[in-house]
Amino acid sequence: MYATTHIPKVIAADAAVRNSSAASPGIQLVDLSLSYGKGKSEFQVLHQIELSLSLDEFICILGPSGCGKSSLLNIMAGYTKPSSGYVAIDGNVHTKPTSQVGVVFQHANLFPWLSAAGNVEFGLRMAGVSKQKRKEIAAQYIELVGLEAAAKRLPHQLSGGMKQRTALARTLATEPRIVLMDEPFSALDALTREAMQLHIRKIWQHTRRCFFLITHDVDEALLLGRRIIVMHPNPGRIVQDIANPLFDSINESTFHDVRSSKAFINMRYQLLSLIAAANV
Ligand SMILES: Nc1ncnc2c1ncn2[C@@H]1O[C@H](COP(=O)(O)OP(=O)(O)OP(=O)(O)O)[C@@H](O)[C@H]1O
Repeated sequence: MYATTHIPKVIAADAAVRNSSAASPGIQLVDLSLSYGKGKSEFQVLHQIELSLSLDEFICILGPSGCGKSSLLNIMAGYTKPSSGYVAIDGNVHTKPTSQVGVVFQHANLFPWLSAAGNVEFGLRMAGVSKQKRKEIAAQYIELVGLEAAAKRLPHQLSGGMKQRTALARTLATEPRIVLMDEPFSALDALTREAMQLHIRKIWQHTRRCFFLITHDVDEALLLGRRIIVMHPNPGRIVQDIANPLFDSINESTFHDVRSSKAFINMRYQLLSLIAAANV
């Protein structure tokens, strides 16, 4: 992570990034703080968040409810302006939603009148991609998420997991540099959730984009994150940045064994203790 102490807040960010090592590839969150409200009702939600992400990172953000995870994601998506600090992608300050950043939410929010394939094509249509080309690209991403057989179905004919896979394909089809996911599996039943966790690992291995996933679930973070960030609240801040030692050993055939291994149970205990320390 590059030095930031001398960098003034939002206003000077553009110049600072142009002149700094942030011109290197990747995503930098620099001295990000966020407050909501004004005057007496003002409260700080995020405090001096510093993160440097590579473009092929799978990073999970863990933290208790209200610690500012979604607020952080909203800043990264360009939906919320930070009170200070900035986000840079490949050295360019990022302040509003762009095709470089894709977002997948807890609910798939598919267009009900479009088929799964039609939903995947939608972003491409908005980007002006020709009909022939967008059909080709949509077919590739439908295949990547394993939905070929359901491509023509309308959203109400899809299961919860299928809807989320469609939403993921729709986001990936526009080829964002970073894919932000806000508890994408939390509305799914346990079995579907597990299938989705395995699936998303494969998709990440295939696409090698930066996946930034918010979760409440320690097991999910351990199964998915190559890197796990733990946040504490009041105000929201990063208290741990861990390289997951189990990440490389997890695949479809080891998934269940790793989950019941001593190393996994120890890591889970450490992470739960860290999160619980937020309430002490
Ligand atoms: N638009 C807003 N205006 C005012 N306060 C907000 C707004 N959005 C979020 N907050 C407050 O900011 C704090 C952080 O909320 P945020 O949703 O970012 O946390 P979170 O860690 O994602 O929570 P959860 O895990 O429960 O989804 C909370 O106290 C919340 O009430």
